Amino acid sequence: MKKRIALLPGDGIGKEVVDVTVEVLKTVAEHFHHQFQFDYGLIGGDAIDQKGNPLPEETIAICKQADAIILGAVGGPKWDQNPMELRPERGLLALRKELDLFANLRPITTFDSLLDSSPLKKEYVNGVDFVIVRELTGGLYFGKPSERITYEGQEAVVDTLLYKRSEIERIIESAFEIASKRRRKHITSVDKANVLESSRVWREVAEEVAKRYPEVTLEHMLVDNAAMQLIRSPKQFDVIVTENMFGDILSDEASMITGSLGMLASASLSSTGLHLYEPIHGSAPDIAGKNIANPVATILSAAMMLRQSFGLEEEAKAIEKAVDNVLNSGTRTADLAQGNKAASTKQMAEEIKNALADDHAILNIMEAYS
Ligand SMILES: NC(=O)C1=CN([C@@H]2O[C@H](COP(=O)(O)OP(=O)(O)OC[C@H]3O[C@@H](n4cnc5c(N)ncnc54)[C@H](O)[C@@H]3O)[C@@H](O)[C@H]2O)C=CC1
Ligand SMILES: CC(C)CC(=O)C(=O)O
Ligand SMILES: [Mg+2]
Repeated sequence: MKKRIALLPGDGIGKEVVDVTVEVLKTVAEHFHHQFQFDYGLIGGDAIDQKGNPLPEETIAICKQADAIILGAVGGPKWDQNPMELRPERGLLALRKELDLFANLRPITTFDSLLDSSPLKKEYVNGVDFVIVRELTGGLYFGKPSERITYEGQEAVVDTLLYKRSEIERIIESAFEIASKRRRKHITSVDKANVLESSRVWREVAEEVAKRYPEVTLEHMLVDNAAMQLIRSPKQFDVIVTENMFGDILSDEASMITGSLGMLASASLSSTGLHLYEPIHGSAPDIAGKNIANPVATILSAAMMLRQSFGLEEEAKAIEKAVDNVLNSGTRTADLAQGNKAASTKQMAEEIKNALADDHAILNIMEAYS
C-alpha cells in the first residue's frame, strides 16, 4: 500500500517523539511491504520563527495532499510573551479548525506491566478501558470575543463559549457510534449543566441522540464529579463525551491511570476523512532536547493512524503488541522508571522496532509452516 503521511513535529519534545515514530513506521513499511512517503511541515513556534505565522499556508497544503497527518506538539517558553495570535498553540487550533478535526478520541487503556506505575491503587486501574471523545473545534478555545475589555469602568476580560447545536449533535453522535460498537455500550456525557446554558443544551441533545441508539445507555455527570470519579473508580467508564476544554483537562488527568502523560495517544477525526494523529501531551519544555521523553503516546498514535485511516489492522496491532512486549521486558523511559535506570527516547523506540521485527519474523515462520 502507498500512503502519504504529513509530519508536523512542532516544538520541544514534539520533534523527538515524531522522529522516532517515523523510524517505527519505516520498520512497519519494510516488514509489511508498504510505501509510506513522509512530507514535513512547519507548525507552532518554529513556524513563527521561520515564516512569521504559526500555521503557514504551505503546511496546510502539505496536510491536504496527505492521506493522514501526525503531529508532535507545539509551544514553549520562547513564545510565551507573544501576542495571542502569534502563539504556537494558535497554529494547532487553526489547523484543527481548517481541517474540521472535530472529534478527538483519547483511549485510556492500562498496560498490565504498568499497573504499579499509576499513583492509583493497582486494583482500581487493572482493566481500565475507556475512551474520551473530546469535541475539538468549538467551545471556549474558539469563541469570539476573546479579549481584554473595559467593563463597568474597569479593566476586564472576556472569553466566549459558543457551540452551534449541530456541532454538539455531531460529536455526541460520534460518541454513540463508538459506544454502540463497544462491549459495554455505555456513555457518560460530562457537562456543567447546573450552571452553564451550553451544558443544558448539550444534555438536551444527548437525550435526543440517545433515542436513536436504544442499545446504548446514557448517563450525565457534572464535570467536577467526573474529575473525582476518574480517580475514585475509573473502571466505571466506557465512553466519555464532553466539550473541548473539559475533555482537554480530564484526559490529562486520566493519563495518570496508565502511569504517565507520555502514554496517551489520540486521533483527531475530521468530517472530510483526512485525520490527524497526536499524543495528548504538549511540548514539555522541561525535558526537551534531552532525549528522555516517552515516545509511546506518539508511536501508539501512529498505530491509530494505520488502523483508522489506512485500514491496516494487523500493522496497528503489531505496533501495539511491540509496545506491550517492550514494557513487559521492563524497559521504561524516565517518566515511568521510578528512579531505576531509564531508557532514552531513542532506545525505547529502537526496542519497539526490534520487537516489531522479531514478532514479524516469527509470524512469517509460522505462516511458512502452516
Ligand atoms: N497538543 C499540543 O501541542 C499541546 C501543547 N501544549 C503546550 O506545551 C507547552 C508545555 O505545556 P505543559 O503545561 O508543560 O504540558 P506538557 O504536556 O508539555 O507537559 C506536562 C508535564 O508532563 C511531562 N511530559 C509531557 N509529555 C511527556 C512525555 N512524552 N514523556 C515524559 N514526560 C512528559 C512534561 O515533562 C511536564 O512535566 C505549552 O506551551 C503548552 O501550551 C500543551 C498541551 C498540548
Ligand atoms: C493548544 C491546546 C489546546 C492543546 C492541548 O492542550 C490539547 O489539545 O490537549
Ligand atoms: Mg491538553
